[in-house]
Amino acid sequence: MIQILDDINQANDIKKVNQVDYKQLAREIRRFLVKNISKTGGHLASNLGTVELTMALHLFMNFPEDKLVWDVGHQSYTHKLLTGRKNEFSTLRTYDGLSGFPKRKESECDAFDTGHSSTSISAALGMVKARDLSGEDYKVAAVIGDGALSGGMAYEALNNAARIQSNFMIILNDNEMSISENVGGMANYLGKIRTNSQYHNFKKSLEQSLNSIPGGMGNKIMDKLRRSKDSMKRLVISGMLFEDMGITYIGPIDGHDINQLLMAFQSAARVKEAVLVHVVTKKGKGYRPAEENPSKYHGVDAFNIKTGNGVSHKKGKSYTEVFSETMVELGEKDEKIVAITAAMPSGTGLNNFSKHYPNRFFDVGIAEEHGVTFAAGLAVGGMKPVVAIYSSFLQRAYDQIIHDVCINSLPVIFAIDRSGLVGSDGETHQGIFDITYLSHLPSMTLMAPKNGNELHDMLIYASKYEKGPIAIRYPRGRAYEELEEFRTPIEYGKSEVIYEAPQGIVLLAVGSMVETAVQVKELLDADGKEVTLVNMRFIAPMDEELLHRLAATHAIWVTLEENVKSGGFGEKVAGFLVEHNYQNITQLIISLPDEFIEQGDVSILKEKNGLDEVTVFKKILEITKGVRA
Ligand SMILES: Cc1ncc(C[n+]2csc(CCOP(=O)(O)OP(=O)(O)O)c2C)c(N)n1
Ligand SMILES: CC(=O)[C@@H](O)[C@H](O)COP(=O)(O)O
Ligand SMILES: [Mg+2]
Repeated sequence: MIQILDDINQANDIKKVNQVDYKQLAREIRRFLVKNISKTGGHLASNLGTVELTMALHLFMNFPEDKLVWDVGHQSYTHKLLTGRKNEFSTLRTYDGLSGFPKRKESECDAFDTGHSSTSISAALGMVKARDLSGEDYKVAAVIGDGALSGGMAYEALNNAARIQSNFMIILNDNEMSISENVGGMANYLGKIRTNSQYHNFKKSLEQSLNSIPGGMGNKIMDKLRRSKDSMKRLVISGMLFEDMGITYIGPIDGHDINQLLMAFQSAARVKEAVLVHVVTKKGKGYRPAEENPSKYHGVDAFNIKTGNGVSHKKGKSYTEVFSETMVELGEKDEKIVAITAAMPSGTGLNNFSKHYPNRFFDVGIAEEHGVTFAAGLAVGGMKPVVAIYSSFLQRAYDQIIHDVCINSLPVIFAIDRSGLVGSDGETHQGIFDITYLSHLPSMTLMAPKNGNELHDMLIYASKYEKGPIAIRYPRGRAYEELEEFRTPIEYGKSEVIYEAPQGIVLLAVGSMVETAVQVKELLDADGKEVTLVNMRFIAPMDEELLHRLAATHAIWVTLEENVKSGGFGEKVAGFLVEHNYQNITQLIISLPDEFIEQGDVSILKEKNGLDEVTVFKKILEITKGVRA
């Protein structure tokens, strides 16, 4: 069989492909994606759904001159394939390998780095303005999914885009899915447009009749209709919500028909304003398991192509599973408990809660800012809201946390999953700033569990705490199962001393770093050092009483956290030592550097950034030289 994909080695090579071969190329791309992602893992379903859409965009646009912005960016694999990165797919999402998201440093064909949702229209609109101000004429397009269109920024951008008077293409890739089912009013509205078949038939026959008028008259009539203000327009044009805002709507278009897509793009390019092309695609297209269960195949680890099953063996319970089970328990005990997710019911583990207590579960869409303020309102109304949001996605709700939750001193519980290093999603998804952005907020309590049991106990504790907001940060993946014998009741602001030596080195560890600290202690023990190990439990407020006590006995303090250094736990402890004039104490801060941390296996990233037990041990030995511990 002829491999057309073999001849695609750099940007714009697709333009050499014969039109009759488009379908074959789409098949080859899908086969390539399934084969590679089955080995590396990655965002399978979204990429399978956008093969023809990406091909059509590459036939229509020129790279790198034209600017294409992918929302979230998890669907950009075909774009990578068509821009000379085919041979790097075996390294997808690994350390130093091909990123799973667009990256400007990876290719000049990637116009904008993404990873978080709903930014594409704003960024692309900025590029449109820059183009116009510089007197240039390249094309600019944003591709945004129906899920990403539930995010507030997308509406802010549409509102702004409605005023422009030059061409700006917004491609709405509507596959009726976010990671889970897409929810909310806009999803309903898009559904109505998609299913209004009577209207589509009428529109199609009208367009055909107009097209048959010679001399381009039909186009002119269609344009007139589009611009008319009377009710005739409502009969002919769908997407009136966009049209009424001042954004031209074209669609719905079959997103798997390249010719239809090309015709739509050509029409869109003639419009001298923002134009939204509504494209309908099937998430997971071409791989049956993914078509049948797009949610499961949204993001996958390596899997067996024949069975669709994952190939790696599950290693114990994850923190997410502990959270998920505890939420069901809490929901049963207390009917004031309500749960909020921003489009991540399965990722956060709240899908369990949603099945047990559907009336007390809220998926607000990809709307973290709204989700937090909505929780504040629920708390004012006497509910006990648990907001489950990944650490890096919660970054965008910083002001809502301050203005709506903290200043109002409301008892909102934040369950912050994916805190610390997450691995293969890389820079945009590492949860390495939350200690920094939460621990200094007045009225905010911040905790981190050492193991699964402690996460359970912290959630129960938080559900009874009524004085203000309380956040619990916990990492992606397997919950630490050791230290089960240490299960003293949670007491506000109190740490847990796991081993206490009369003097020497003290390891003050936060959350996931307790596991590392245990390993470091073993190495130090073997080296004959005296070591105290503290599970901090509370980052804010810190257990100052304990710190004062330890200051009297321990000369070397080592703080360990999976957060950047600036504004982190180590700096808080350093501030404590300075404030109380403990000049004889030497402190070593083990934290991540103040940098964006790239993708890769978490154990590799820990090693590269000095968070592994051997490096920590060596650093401690280094500072103990010359210090009487
Ligand atoms: C701010 C933010 N919140 C949550 C996510 C997690 N997330 C990644 S993709 C996705 C669904 C996006 O749906 P859609 O835009 O329709 O794309 P599709 O996966 O259907 O192709 C979500 C919720 C994110 N990337 N950014
Ligand atoms: C693209 C995106 O933001 C999500 O799909 C993310 O990759 C999910 O991460 P987890 O695998 O940690 O749930
Ligand atoms: Mg979608």
